[in-house]
Amino acid sequence: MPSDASKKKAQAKKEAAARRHTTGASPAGPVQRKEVESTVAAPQALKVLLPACVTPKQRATLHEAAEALGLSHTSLGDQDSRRLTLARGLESAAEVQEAIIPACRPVTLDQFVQQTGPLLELEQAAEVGQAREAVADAQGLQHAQGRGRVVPNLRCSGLEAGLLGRTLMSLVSNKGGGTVAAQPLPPHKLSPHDLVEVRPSKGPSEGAPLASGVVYRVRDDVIVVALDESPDADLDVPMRLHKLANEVTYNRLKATLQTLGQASALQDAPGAPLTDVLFGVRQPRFLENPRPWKAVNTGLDASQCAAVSRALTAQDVALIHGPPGTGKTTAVVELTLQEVARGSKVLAVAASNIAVDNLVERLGAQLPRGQVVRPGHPARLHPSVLAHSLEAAVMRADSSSLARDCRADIKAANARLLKLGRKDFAERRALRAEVRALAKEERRRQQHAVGEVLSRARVVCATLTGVLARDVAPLTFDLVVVDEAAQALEIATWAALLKAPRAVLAGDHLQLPPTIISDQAASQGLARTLFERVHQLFGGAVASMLTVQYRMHASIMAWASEELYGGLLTAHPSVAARSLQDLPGVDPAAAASPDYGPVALIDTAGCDMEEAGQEGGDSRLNEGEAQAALAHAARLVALGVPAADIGIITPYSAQVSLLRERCPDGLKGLEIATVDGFQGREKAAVIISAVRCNPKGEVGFLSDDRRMNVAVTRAQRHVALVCDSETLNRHGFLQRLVGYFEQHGAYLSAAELIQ
Ligand SMILES: Nc1ncnc2c1ncn2[C@@H]1O[C@H](COP(=O)(O)OP(=O)(O)OP(=O)(O)O)[C@@H](O)[C@H]1O
Repeated sequence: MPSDASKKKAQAKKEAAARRHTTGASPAGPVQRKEVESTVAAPQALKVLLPACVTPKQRATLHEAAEALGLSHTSLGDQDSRRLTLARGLESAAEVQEAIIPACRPVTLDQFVQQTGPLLELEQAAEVGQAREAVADAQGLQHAQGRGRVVPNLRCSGLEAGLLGRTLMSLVSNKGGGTVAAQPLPPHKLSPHDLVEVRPSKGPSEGAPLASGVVYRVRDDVIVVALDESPDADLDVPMRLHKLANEVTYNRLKATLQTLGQASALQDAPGAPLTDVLFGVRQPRFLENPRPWKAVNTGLDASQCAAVSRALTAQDVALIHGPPGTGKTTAVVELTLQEVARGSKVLAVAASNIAVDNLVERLGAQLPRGQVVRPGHPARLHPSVLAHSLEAAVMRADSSSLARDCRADIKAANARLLKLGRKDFAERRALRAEVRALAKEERRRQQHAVGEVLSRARVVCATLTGVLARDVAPLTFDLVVVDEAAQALEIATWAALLKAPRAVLAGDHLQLPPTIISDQAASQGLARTLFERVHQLFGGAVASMLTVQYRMHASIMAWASEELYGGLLTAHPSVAARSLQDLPGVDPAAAASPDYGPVALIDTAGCDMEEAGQEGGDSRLNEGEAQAALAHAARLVALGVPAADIGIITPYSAQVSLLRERCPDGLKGLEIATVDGFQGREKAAVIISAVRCNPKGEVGFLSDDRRMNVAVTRAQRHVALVCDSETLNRHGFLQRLVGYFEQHGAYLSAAELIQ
């Protein structure tokens, strides 16, 4: 007989799955006021007949709204006879309609525009506030260092030319006055593509910096910055790096909001018809007689083929819902190739530069040179895709060689100018005029080359806000494909969507949404993505779910599948039984121990490993747990697993810093990151450090199931959860997670590891 506890668990699981999994629901449309109104019965004991198209998530919203109003609410029946019965304290049916129905009515375009403006302002203010902290005073500077926005005590270890003519500056730790080689950098939150300023360590935080540019590469011991201009100041001094707020992005988002809010501006946008569908005014349409197609990638699985087929027939919008490792990008690439073969011009976008480069790399391998073009600052591009960059393509173009002729003439004219005496007024004036005319002609020819390259391209790949850059802004497309759509602000997604009448969004709303700095903006809806909203609005009517995953051992996958994806995932046979034992160099006999099986729980309960608050910051850390996580990593390395194949991930940035500080030389190559920073990545072995351990059972943002979903599903062969089971067991979702690890893997006490 199942125990009460396990019955409760099973029930809770079912409810969670029903709340989250809507893909299998019958084709759902927006809940329309008329449909619901007409079925409202008598007051006092109201029965609302819900249309079959109402998704489980929408039903959950109705229940939440009723709860908030203090009404009792029961739902009975199923499919098209599902009734919501509301009782107690009702004055009239009209009151119920007014109170309840808006909760499930789709947001309108006007509402979206009105709500988003202030939220963007809040977010920008929060980011600028963080950047300003650094310039306020010494304490502010220290706080900014604590937040990782300022990296102190660096020195320039080299300047080199690269990246299509830019200067690359390498900055390393100046600890010990530069006498010690390869020191790890202090903890920071700088990553490639951030805008930065280089300042002398002792100088003010305002006024002209030594240099400014874009972070090009970040390693444990070096940050490389692509400078805007070659520095003329003395670089032989200790320096610090400041991360700047990126105003350009906000301006672009605001411009998009303005277009969406002005009927006259919107009507000129090719994507205008999409607004009706995506704000629930019109149902999405699909071609009834799809054209046959032959996959370029013959290894696509059935769910990928179905998703591509559906997207090819979408006349407005389709979603590709790709749980971890299910080949979302593989499907996006196939769809793009099919569309190009049909003559479409495609805009392929993603929220992050890394994801865009991934698309460029895969599409570039399939399409002839020049057909895939990637605009954007070369420092933001992966070296492997530089050949597809707009700058490189422009340099190859014919009009560019004409522009280069102008440049040579300008140089020659300038040289003549220098040789002229002071008194040769007339000749000097004439030469200056010649230089101006030549510069104008050079710009015209360069613009022409840019236009030529972009009009010849069949696929333009850019970041969401990159599509508003000067060169790309005037272009229009037949289709926009958005990868990582569940990690993008809705307004950023619209920047791209307005450029074509059809859109396909690929993502997974059950993994982490975009990072929002302002808690207020996040809680008021800025973190809600278009992907999630459309999934909720139309469910299976527009969404195709990919169901075969190619990353994890079946036991690692099974928890996420049951907990979040309605049990629909299967592990491809090539990965279903992958284990550490199969890795070259690993001792198979030792690795046969259950400690190194697909899942393991390392429990700190009873080990006196309480969490602590970060000094000068608001993050959390746990010394004992860090020690246990590193000890387990050392055991894996001793087994023969290369350190580079192991990742320790944790929700808290202070724990990341602590782990990096404590990481011994023997674990060089081991990656330590936040869960959020590791989304999209994978490792053979992953160790999760949960950090929270307190008598009150507070779990903070561990309770976000999407974060734990990302954490667990990064692992291919082995995942170890290091946590205090007592703290986590106070929270239903985390209790089920701990229970799963306990039931399906080895159980170790942290004390065993750090004796
Ligand atoms: N049909 C397939 N057959 C074999 N391998 C596949 C197939 N589809 C995807 N893969 C492999 O699965 C891995 C993940 O694919 P891809 O990068 O397309 O997934 P994703 O869903 O975008 O990933 P993520 O979960 O990181 O967002 C890749 O190594 C890819 O080669």
